[in-house]
Amino acid sequence: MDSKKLKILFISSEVEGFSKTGGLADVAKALPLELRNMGHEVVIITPFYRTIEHRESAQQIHQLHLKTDNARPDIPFAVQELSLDGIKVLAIDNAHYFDRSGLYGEENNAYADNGERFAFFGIAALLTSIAEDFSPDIVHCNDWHTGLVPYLLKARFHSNTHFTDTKTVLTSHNSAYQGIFEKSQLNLIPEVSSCMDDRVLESYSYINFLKVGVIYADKINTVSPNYASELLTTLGSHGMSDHFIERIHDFEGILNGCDYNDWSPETDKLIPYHFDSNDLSGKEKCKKALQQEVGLQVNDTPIFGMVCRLTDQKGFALIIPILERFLRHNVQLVIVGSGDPAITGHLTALAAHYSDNFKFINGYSNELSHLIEAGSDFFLMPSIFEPCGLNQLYSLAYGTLPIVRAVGGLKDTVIDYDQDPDNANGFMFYEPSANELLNILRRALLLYIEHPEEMLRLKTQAMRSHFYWSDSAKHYERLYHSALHIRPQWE
Ligand SMILES: Nc1ncnc2c1ncn2[C@@H]1O[C@H](COP(=O)(O)OP(=O)(O)O[C@H]2O[C@H](CO)[C@@H](O)[C@H](O)[C@H]2O)[C@@H](O)[C@H]1O
Repeated sequence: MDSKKLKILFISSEVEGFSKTGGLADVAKALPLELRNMGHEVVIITPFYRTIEHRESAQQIHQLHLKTDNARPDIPFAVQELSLDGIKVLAIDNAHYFDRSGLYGEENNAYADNGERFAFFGIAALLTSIAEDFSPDIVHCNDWHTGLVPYLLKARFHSNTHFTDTKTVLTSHNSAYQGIFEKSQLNLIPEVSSCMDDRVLESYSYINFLKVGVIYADKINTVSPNYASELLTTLGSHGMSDHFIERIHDFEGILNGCDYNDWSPETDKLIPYHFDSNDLSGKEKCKKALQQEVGLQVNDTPIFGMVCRLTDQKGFALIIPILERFLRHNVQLVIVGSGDPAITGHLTALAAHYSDNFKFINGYSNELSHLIEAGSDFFLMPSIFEPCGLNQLYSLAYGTLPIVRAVGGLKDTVIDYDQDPDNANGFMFYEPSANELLNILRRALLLYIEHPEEMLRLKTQAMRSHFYWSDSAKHYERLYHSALHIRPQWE
């Protein structure tokens, strides 16, 4: 048994508690904490965005710079130290790149220089590791933002003794976002562009950050086994299947977990009443609190909730066509989300028309997302694709039955009532069709109206399905060890 504790440099463009636009942030907090609890030494590197939380407590610990060509001045950056429950968080501080109102863009328009920004971030993260004298066993990269890092380690730092024994793991949380930019953006970061070769640059005028990561990382994973198998198909891979197939022996799916420190109805500080699977009376009170909070009538009407980034991925092309027919039933619906202006426009118009039973909150609210998870009867996630999905896991924890499409990680975590009533914890449909969605919403509604005792059994069962981060972290540990060709300690 090998009990080697690893030094892990975890690089992520979002970390819950500091910056967040979606599920990447949740993982970049929960996984490092779990790895640390297993005894590994973890350092997180992330950008020092203008909106980063706890900015005031940051300590500047390094002042570094990237070399450029002779024509332009070097690019300076500072490293700010923060802490995530005792884990060192090193935030890369360069005002030109990160002192902006958005993380990746404003008003749903991506910043034009995102390629340059995240090429800078990748190399700055590695230089920070050197300045910090933290010589990692594993550099764990996340999503396209860090896709160049595995290549940079091989091409730019191969003879640097700091990284002699370092291996890389790349986690793709969403392979639809690939980071495709004009190659010319890299020219502004000569420390990156000077070590690019033809295999990376190909013959096109664009560079695909995620693809570079998939080609050069020592091990690759995505966030559920089912999405991993989808990424090996033409239909489910967002055009990336050839590259995942090429790496099939180094590629796997590791299911995300649910961070029960933040998402437990027994202890959640953001909900007004607590409850557990033996006594759901607190959930009934949370439902009333939710209705009151969003301005719905306080009564026993079944309430459907949804919290997400407003993107096509989340299934709005299925929801919007049937929303009016659905809202004519005796139901209440709350959606909180922000993003695509076309989706925002549709939801705003429908919410104005059906103001009695549909509330759309256009924005981002952590507090409301917790109240929706706690107070809803059902949670809607009819995604077109879903690498893992976290909200269905949060829903299960709060006894809120997820209604999902059978894709990606949703299929790995939800058991449909019709298919397997004994073990069911939610509802699942298959075809990406609006009518299929309406059918399943009606099935859920029928159960609520006609079989309250079954509803209660299902809610209780949902609350007893657990997805522990400690289990996921053991899989990551095994992946790290396989990257290092070391036998995992628990075998
Ligand atoms: N308006 C809003 N207000 C408050 N909170 C909001 C919000 N919009 C989103 N959130 C929060 O952001 C997170 C979203 O996580 P998801 O995993 O469901 O989706 P996302 O597509 O962002 O993540 C990607 O990465 C994760 C992590 O690997 C994968 O699970 C997923 O499938 C993949 O698409 C949840 O914590 C949710 O509560």
